[in-house]
Amino acid sequence: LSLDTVREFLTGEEDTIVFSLIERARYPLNRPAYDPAYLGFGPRHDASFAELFVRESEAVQSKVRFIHPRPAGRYQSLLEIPFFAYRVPFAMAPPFNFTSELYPAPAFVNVNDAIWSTYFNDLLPLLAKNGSDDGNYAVTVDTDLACLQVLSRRINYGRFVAETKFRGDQQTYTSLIQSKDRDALMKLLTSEAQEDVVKRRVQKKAVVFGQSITLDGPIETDARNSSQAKFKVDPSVVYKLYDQWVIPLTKQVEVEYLLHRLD
Ligand SMILES: C=C(O[C@@H]1C=C(C(=O)O)C=C[C@H]1O)C(=O)O
Repeated sequence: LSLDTVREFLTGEEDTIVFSLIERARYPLNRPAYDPAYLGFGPRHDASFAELFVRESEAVQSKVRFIHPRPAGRYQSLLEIPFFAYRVPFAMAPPFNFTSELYPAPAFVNVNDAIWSTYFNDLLPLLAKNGSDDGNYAVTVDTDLACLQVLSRRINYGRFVAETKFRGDQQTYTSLIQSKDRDALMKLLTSEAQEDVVKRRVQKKAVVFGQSITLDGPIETDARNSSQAKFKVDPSVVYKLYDQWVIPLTKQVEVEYLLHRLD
């Protein structure tokens, strides 16, 4: 682990995030998929179609270990943390590739609950075409699952970022951890210059990846043709996603991890 390899990983995740958002943006909002009342199994049934879909998908993805002699379930990897851990019996067992990269006590620190509510309440309304419903709920929610999984992986990777930064300056971090000084920890792990690079780069990726391609090349945004000229996902929404949610939540993971780094 070095700051360079950590940043390289986060840069790669940007591509997956932008492509996942582009996929979700192809579908209408399909609101009933997110409304627990839609399934209508009675008053005690309070899960939406989307929640059931994610829960069952995670259960299947964790089960690969049962059909292969070597453990290979999705959550054997420390990079992957399920949203519904209680449905994933082996998630918290020592993973296949449990290495010394993370300190054991805070190895499973995560903000999946916050990612879940932010995604559905804040991001999805900005992303999906409003007002229509094509009934294609499984296909639509499958693209939500892809967004949720990569956002979770990127944001909870803050554990690895924090471990790297801790090792880089053990003395200063140790004294701030001992005095439980959240604000000072937050300040120390923040690099505003780096955040600025990240935000401007993802916005640019949304511009480049979100163009329509023809045999003559990409159709560019063009004032003469403004009704047609648009990107598959709004670059300013991607900037905002990182500015308001992805980076702050990553740093929240970093602080939580550090607070338990000496346990
Ligand atoms: C990930 C890092 O740590 C912090 C979090 C960042 C992020 O989530 O992109 C960027 C800069 C830092 O404030 C880093 O320094 O690269």
